[in-house]
Amino acid sequence: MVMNEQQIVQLKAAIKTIPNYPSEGILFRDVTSLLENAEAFALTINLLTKKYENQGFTKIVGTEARGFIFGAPLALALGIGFIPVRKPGKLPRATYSQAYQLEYGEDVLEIHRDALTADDKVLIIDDLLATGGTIEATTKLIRCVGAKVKDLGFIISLPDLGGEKRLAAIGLTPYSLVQYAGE
Ligand SMILES: O=P(O)(O)OC[C@H]1O[C@H](OP(=O)(O)OP(=O)(O)O)[C@H](O)[C@@H]1O
Ligand SMILES: Nc1ncnc2[nH]cnc12
Repeated sequence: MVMNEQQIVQLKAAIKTIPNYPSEGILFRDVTSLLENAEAFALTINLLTKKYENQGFTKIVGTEARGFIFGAPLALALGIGFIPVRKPGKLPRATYSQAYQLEYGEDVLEIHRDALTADDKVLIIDDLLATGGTIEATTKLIRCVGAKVKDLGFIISLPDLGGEKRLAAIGLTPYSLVQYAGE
């Protein structure tokens, strides 16, 4: 067990919930309030470090934009490189692209073709798992490059939105520090 009940309460207390953002009916779980809280931010990175250290990961991949905020400090803590997956037209070298659906829209993601090799063991980090569309697209990009996705870590998951099932269908088992189900 990576964390105790009191740490779960501490992280949940640091995450504000905004109803009807960015559109009617969405309960937005806002990690910016966690980032503003130095203790909660440090606890988040320390817990993820404990969970993922000494497991042979060679790279962290994080998805624009909120995946960068948590993926980059974790990569530093683990002593491995960080690869950004970005929205279209932002990466300067040759890329692979992948379209995907979001809880509230659709978008395209890209990765540098030469960022990973077939020997890489990748840990994907993002702030939040909702429908799983973002991470399914990110996984497809990593597999395009020939590397292996070994694990997926999130700060938050929203099990009611089906992300776990969607990722299980492509052979992946996500881990999250806190879950919001039916609340
Ligand atoms: O599981 P899903 O249904 O794919 O949703 C989760 C994704 O949605 C949010 O990103 P968003 O695309 O809003 O972009 P941002 O990080 O730039 O705010 C969030 O940071 C995750 O990446
Ligand atoms: N409900 C939600 N809250 C915060 N970020 C999200 N990204 C997708 N769904 C979200």
